[in-house]
Amino acid sequence: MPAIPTSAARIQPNATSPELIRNFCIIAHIDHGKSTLADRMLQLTGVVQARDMRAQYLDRMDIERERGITIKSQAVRMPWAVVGEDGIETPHALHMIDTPGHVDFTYEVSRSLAACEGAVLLVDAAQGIEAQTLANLYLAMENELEIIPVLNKIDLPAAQPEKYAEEIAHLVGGEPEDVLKVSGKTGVGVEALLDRIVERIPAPTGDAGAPSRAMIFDSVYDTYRGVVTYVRVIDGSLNPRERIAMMSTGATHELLEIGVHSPEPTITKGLGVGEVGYLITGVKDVRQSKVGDTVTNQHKPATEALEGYSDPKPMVFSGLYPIDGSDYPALRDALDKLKLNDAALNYEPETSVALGFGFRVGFLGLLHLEIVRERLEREFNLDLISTAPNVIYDVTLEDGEKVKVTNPSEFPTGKIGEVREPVVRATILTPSEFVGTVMGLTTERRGVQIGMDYLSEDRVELRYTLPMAEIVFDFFDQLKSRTRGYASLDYEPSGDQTADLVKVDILLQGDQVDAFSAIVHRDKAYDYGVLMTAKLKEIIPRQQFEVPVQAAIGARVIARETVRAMRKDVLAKCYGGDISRKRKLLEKQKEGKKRMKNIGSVEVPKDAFIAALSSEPASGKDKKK
Ligand SMILES: Nc1nc2c(ncn2[C@@H]2O[C@H](COP(=O)(O)OP(=O)(O)OP(=O)(O)O)[C@@H](O)[C@H]2O)c(=O)[nH]1
Repeated sequence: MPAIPTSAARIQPNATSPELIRNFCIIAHIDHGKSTLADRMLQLTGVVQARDMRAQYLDRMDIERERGITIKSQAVRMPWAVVGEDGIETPHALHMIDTPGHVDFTYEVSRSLAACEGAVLLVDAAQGIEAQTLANLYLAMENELEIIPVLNKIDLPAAQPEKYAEEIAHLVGGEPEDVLKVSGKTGVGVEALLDRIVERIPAPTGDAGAPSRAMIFDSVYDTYRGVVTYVRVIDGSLNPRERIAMMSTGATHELLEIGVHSPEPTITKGLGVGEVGYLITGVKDVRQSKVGDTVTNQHKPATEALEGYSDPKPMVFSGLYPIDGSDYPALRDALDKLKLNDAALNYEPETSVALGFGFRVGFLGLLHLEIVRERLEREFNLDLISTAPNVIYDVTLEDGEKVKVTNPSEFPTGKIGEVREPVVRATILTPSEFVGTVMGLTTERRGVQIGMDYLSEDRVELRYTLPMAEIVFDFFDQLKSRTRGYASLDYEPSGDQTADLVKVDILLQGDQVDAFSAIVHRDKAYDYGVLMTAKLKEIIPRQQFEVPVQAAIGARVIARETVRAMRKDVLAKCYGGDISRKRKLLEKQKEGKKRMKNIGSVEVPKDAFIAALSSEPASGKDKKK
């Protein structure tokens, strides 16, 4: 994260009156160009000078910039003056909240939406509507936002603005001519879009005289400034040096700094109704500044808190272990710090025979997992290993006892009555020529089709229920490669279902290696066993004795490989010579091997486990999205 000055550079005048404020976000399918458009807006409104401009200005995390994706939402204030019919310029303050586009981060999108009155629905003019365009649009509609449909990338030769304007108009209502056409890259049409935002998006409303209430929609830990809390003021105002209270916990703090990002932090004399800005209270723990909480004045508190957001639920679990065991406390501290920034991150300590001390961490999805891991490694200098990810299972034993399983090692060994697995409702948009391909893939992944609609004559929307375990891993990759990149996917959790699942254990010389146990569908257990044993056979160094590598369901072995014993060449120094001496040496070696076999378990260097876990897991399901 780049250094941010501890105190902001400029002081802005007091709160802007609500009629002159517009709060909006940009929603789009991934890669349709949100960040690029945001960059152009920053430039056109003059808050970032051309010479200071860098691509994806708002994406502060290195990972975001490298991968070209937005993870954390950012709120930024931009001035924009519109000229009325009378020729008079009226300056407005636009607050733009950038939102992430990846399905893992839908949760962050919905929080951002709740802080806005309107949304720019951005669609790539060469791609048309995609699965997340729909998902985000529905979220915006649920939040009753004013939608401004916009086609982006009209500079591309492959752009088909007329065709897609019709598709969008059909979807959001209105006429195709109403769909604005812009290029975030060249800047064409962006001024008209800023004007349209002022014209169409309603100004925020709230009671300026009421006790203050502000919604926390994000909370970020900054090494230099402590916790920076992003708020949207609903009623009243927040002012420097006043004492504030968090309504859910009752905790009180002094407001040390209050301001807006424009896009660098800029101190203001306060925040009034409808304004979006940041607060600094000196707290060091984001949990004291909880997203969804309401901030009020300690001495003149509001009586009713604003409706908060529900906590995000982790969907995918994985064990994270430091490669160097002595880094365990550092890993714990690093997770604590990341948690400050990432409400969706959950973790608790766990130990593994193979990997030592570590944490079982819950994530929103695989991309979230990768990003957290990468941040831990990069920002905190940790070398980590993660175990194969799994979802949560609800297991009911025959005696009625219920167990929640987030780790294969917790899978009960007793008589199991029922196992329930989480399912998702998936929406796949594909050109019609790939419908058969998509159906093939979803069938392999135990999907059940629940609907199919033609959006236009060559684009189809398919809806499925799919086990989450089948979708969170390489489903997206498969979908993309089998449809030559044309299909798009969005999904949301949709309850659970019973499933015939079993735990497959991996045994080395009869001893279970916990890090490799997996919960898989019974039909796929054999494949998992064969792949995993074959892989371990390659990785485990030869020992003085033979090592069986087995995959087993309970006591039943379903696959086996053998790591052959090292055969020390005891005859190396016996050139020619006496045959009986050679035989004697070989006999002696045989005795030695027998003894070794009897000694304890196999010595496997940790590196081998690490290699086995970090290369593509045997299920082949650990690919990136
Ligand atoms: N030709 C052209 N390319 C564009 C335009 N806008 C964006 N791009 C390109 O499209 C790609 C994706 O743009 P981003 O702005 O990173 O997309 P995004 O929607 O912010 O992506 P996420 O933050 O990951 O959701 C980049 O390679 C951009 O350079 C445009 O108007 N014209």
